[in-house]
Amino acid sequence: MPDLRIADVRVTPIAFYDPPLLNNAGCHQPFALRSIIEVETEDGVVGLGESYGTSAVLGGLAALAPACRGFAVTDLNGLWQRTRETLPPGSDVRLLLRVGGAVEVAMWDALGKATGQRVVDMLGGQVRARVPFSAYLFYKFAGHAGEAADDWGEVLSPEQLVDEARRMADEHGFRAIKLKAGVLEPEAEVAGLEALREAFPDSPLRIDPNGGWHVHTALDLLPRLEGLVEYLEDPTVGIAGNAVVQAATDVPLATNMYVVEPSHLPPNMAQDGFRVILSDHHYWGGLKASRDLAEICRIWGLGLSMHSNSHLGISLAAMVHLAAATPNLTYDCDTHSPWQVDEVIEGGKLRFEGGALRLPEGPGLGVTLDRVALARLQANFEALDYRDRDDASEMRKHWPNWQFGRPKF
Ligand SMILES: O=C([O-])[C@@H](O)[C@@H](O)[C@H](O)[C@@H](O)C(=O)[O-]
Ligand SMILES: [Mg+2]
Repeated sequence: MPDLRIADVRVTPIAFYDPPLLNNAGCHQPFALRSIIEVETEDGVVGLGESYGTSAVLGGLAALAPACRGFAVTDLNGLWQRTRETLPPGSDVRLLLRVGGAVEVAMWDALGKATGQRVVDMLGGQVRARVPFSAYLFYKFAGHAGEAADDWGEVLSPEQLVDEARRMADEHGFRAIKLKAGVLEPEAEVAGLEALREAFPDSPLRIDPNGGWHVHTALDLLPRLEGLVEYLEDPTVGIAGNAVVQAATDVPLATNMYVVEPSHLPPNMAQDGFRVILSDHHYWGGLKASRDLAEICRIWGLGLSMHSNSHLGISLAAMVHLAAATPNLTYDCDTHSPWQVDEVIEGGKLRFEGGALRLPEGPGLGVTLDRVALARLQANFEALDYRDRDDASEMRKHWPNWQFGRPKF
C-alpha cells in the first residue's frame, strides 16, 4: 500500500510570454503570471497543479503549503479545513476556492500517480475520447508596446478577425469560434461576428464582452445576435442586469463572471440570469467541486461550458480530464492555449487534432514537469517588475486616453 501522506507542497511562481490580446479590461501584458504546485507524498510521488500567479493566490498558497504536511492526498475535507484555517479571517470565498483548488488538482494527480489510476477514472470515468475546444479569437495589437509585431499581427478589423480565425482553424481544427469582445464599439464587434459567419457558415459562434455592454445595448443588438450565436457570454453586468437581457431572448446567456462560486447559483436560478455556466476548476475549488457543479447544472437544466485564462499544459491536462469525465458538458471548451508559445510540461504543448484533445497517456493527469522549463519560467517571474495583472496600464501604452468601463458601451 503506498504511503499517501503529503510530505511537502512546493509552489513555484512563473511567468510566460503572452501576446498583446485585448479585452474589456485592457491589454494583456508581455508576461502572464502563473503558479506551479507540486504535492509530494511520503513515497516521493509528485502530483502537479497549475493556477494563478497573482500576489493574493501566491500568498494564500504560501500559507497553505506547510499546513498540508501529514494528511493524505485523498483527504479533500482536510484540505478545505486547512485552507480555511490558513487564509486570513474574512478572506473572499473566491480566493479560498482558488487557493485550495490549486492544491486539490495536484492531490488528484499524486493519488493517480501513486496508485496507477488516471484522474478521469477517479472523477467518475471517461465519457468521451476527444474533448473539443473552441477557437478563442481576440482583437490584438501587432506587438507589445515598443516591440516588433508578432506573427499574428494586428487584429482590429473584421477582415483581420477572419484571418485570425482561419489560422486557428487551419492549425488546430477548431469548429466553434469565440470572439472576445467589449473592446471596440459593439456595432463593430457584431460586424466582426457577421464576417465570421460568412467565412465559417457551419461554425457555432459566441461573443463575450465581459460585461462591457449596457443592458440597452445588449437588447438593441439581440435581433442581430439571434440566429448568429450559440450563446451570448456576459453581455452586461451582474445577474440582475443579464436577467433583463435573458428575459428578452431565447439565445442562452452564459457566464464565467457572475456565477463563479456556489452562493451565486441560487440567485441565478431565481432570476433566470444565465442558462449556461462556464465552469473553471481554478475558480470553483478544483476537480471534485467542478464535477459537483456539473451535476448541479444537470439537475437544474443549465448548460455547461468551460472557461479559460492564459495557461500552460498542466491546467490544460486537468481541463481535459475533467471534461472527459463530465457527461453534460454541452459546449466546446475555451482555451487560451493556441496563444501560448511557452510550456512547462515535458514533450511540449498538447496537440489539438480536429479541434480536440485526447487524454494524455499515463496515470494521474498524464503529464510530467519539465524542470528546465520551470526554472526558465521562474526566472522570467523573478525578473518582472509587476506582481499582478494590470491590463489597463498596458492598454494605455497603446491608447493613452483609453478608459476602463463596465458597462462601457
Ligand atoms: O484573457 C482575457 O483577456 C480574458 O478576457 C480572460 O481574462 C477572461 O477571464 C476569459 O477568457 C473570459 O471568458 O471572460
Ligand atoms: Mg467570459
